[in-house]
Amino acid sequence: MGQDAASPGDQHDAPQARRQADEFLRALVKGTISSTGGDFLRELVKQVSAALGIRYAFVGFLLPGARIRTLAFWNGDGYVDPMEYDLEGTPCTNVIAGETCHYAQGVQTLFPRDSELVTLGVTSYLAVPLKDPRGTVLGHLAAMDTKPMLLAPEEIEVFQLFGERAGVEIYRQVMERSLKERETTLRAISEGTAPAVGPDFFRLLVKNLATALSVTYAFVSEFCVDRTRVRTLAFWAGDRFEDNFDYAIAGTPCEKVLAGELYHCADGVADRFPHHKRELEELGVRSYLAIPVTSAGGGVLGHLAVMDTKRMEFEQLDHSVFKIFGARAGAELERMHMEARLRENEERLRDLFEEAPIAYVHEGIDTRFIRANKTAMKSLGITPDEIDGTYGRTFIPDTPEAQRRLKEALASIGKGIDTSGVILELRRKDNGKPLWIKWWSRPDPSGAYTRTMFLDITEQVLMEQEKARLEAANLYLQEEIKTVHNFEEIIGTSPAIKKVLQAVEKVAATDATVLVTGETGTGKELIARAIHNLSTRKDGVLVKVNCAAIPAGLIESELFGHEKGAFTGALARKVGRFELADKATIFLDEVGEIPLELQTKLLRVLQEGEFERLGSTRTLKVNVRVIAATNRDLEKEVREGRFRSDLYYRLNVFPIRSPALRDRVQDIPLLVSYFVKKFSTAMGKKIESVPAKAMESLKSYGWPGNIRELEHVIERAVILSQGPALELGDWMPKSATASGAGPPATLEEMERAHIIHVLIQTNWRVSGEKGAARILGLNPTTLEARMKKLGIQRPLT
Ligand SMILES: Nc1ncnc2c1ncn2[C@@H]1O[C@H](COP(=O)(O)OP(=O)(O)OP(=O)(O)O)[C@@H](O)[C@H]1O
Repeated sequence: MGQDAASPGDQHDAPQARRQADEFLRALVKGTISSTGGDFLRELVKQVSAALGIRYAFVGFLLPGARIRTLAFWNGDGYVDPMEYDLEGTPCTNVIAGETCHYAQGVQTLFPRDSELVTLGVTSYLAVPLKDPRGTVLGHLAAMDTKPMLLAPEEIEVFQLFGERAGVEIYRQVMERSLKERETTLRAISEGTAPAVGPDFFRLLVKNLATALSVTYAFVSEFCVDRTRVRTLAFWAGDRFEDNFDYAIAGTPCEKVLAGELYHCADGVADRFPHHKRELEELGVRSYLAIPVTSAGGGVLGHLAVMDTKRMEFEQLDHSVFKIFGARAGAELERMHMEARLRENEERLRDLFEEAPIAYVHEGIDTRFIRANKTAMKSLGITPDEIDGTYGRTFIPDTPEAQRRLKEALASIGKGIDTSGVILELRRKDNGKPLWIKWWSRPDPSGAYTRTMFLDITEQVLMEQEKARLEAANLYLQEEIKTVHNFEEIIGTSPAIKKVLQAVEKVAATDATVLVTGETGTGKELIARAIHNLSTRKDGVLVKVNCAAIPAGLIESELFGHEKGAFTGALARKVGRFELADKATIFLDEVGEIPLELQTKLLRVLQEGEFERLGSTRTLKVNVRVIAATNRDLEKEVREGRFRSDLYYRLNVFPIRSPALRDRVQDIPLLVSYFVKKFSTAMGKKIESVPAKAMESLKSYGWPGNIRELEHVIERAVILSQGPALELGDWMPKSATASGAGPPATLEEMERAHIIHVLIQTNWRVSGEKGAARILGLNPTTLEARMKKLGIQRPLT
């Protein structure tokens, strides 16, 4: 009980007081029973005035800033409009502090600063605080009179009772209003921010929050990486957005919030944070309220804050609104982070996909390309524009082997099997060049496409093929080495051979096809080798094919090679002679023997340098110089339809005729001594001379087998010779008549050949019944004279 300026204690008549109090109570109950809310308060003040017989009664409501607003005011005649006043200096101050105050009289003296008391002519005062259920003072119920107010304690108790009742009523009204306000605020903010995401959401959030809560500043922040700073996501400054900025949180009001607590400072915030006083004052900030913005897991991500240039009561800004929007901001921030991470991941994946050194392709089930990375495009020879509309299967060439592999591979995808490193042969799109890949493919879990990955192993395969080619070349050379070769020079000084040598020199440097014709054993191969050795290809192999020596059915595979399984008996891939001779020279001996059906293929190699292996459709390209040789009359062959004319003309670009030995008799001595030396050295014999007679018979012989025959004759002679002089032995009879390989050049030659032929038949007997002279119809002396003239001598045996 407050000060009682005039305690009625001594005159207290208890039964009388009780009665009066009962009456007072009854009057109040009766007067207010049917009213609630604002009406209740109005009725109450009226009834208080009437029942106590006093002039004034009112209900005051405590406002922020220690002010009171009257909610109902009775002045004895009627109600006064609501008004506000400062508590300070008034008798209400102590009531608001929680006490019941009764000043029976002299109240103006007690509260001299309260001029209103004077204006109203108030002498006495009675008031009780009005409290909410938690005991917080919401306002007061006061009674004032212009005369002393003598009341018994019982009457004051009744007054207090109604004070409690009024407190409940006010509390209910306050709650109702704040609920309504909260709802409006919530709706305003949530409606204002609903359609937005990302940075727009934060901008709308702070703007709407500031508007709904009637504060100047609102902002939302997130931690910078090191968590000692935050960066604003949106900052509303009363009438505009400020650019986002970051700041160190140490020593700021935000520090507490970012540690995870709600922080509220109703006033004087600048003084509490001396390090930031200036900035806060510059903004005119007096009050501050903020909550942490948290993730779903509870981690602090940043904060949501409002600041005002006036005092900001806690109740005014129902912090549950704040919490809701803090949570919403947290969710949005997390969503943004997630989105950023996803984007980053996607970018990283895309980069990985795009830049990976391994080729990646996504294909539809029908092999239509969906995506392909750079490596894939490079290997396949396609550009980014070509991805769409390209089908994977079109890269596979139409060879049985490649198609079989593809079929197997595709079947495995259909079954959902992860193919592991199938090797496929493809063709590049841009230049049709072969491409070998090691291929992995698996269906995407969605089943909509397959994810294919491949390694370009073309280089490896080409290297392996080259290795195989080189191995084959080696093998060939080893075989060649086994067969004795004449790498010797071409012996001869005759005009005929000189002509040949000139031609060889002339044509060697070019890549022209050369056709060497001539009888057997005239040195056609030697000419071919000479051309090769003088050419720029001399470091490569001269690959020889004797077309007459290979069964017709095998010539194709021998020349062009064959694929695995191309025909029965061919187990592995065979590298053909043309491949072996790539960048070098091929010598097609006895080219006239090539079957007609193969001549077309040969013509194509000559013209384009292209061919296919037997059993393959893949075109191989080679750079081969062709030297062909024949002892046949190819023109005749063409005429008789056994040789294609186009091939003949193509081969006959540069013909060289290898002269028959009998057409260069003057070379015989040179050749003889060359062979004598060669064989005697080889046999460890010392043969120093060739008797003139022997030489004469060699010179007079027709040499149907040409130099090869001469070589054999000399070899045999060297074997037979006992002493230092070459002994020819008995060689003529068998071959003297065999000079029909080509027509003798002169009559003299023919005469000599014929005489020798007959002499061999008569075993060199000239005269007599069985003598040669008789057969020839000549006188023996005439014959002897002719023989001497023609240099015919009986060979030594
Ligand atoms: N001018 C020459 N000088 C030295 N030796 C030669 C000469 N011409 C050919 N020979 C030798 O004669 C032999 C036969 O020569 P080659 O094999 O070149 O003849 P060819 O015309 O190719 O025979 P064919 O038509 O039977 O294949 C070889 O041992 C070769 O060394």
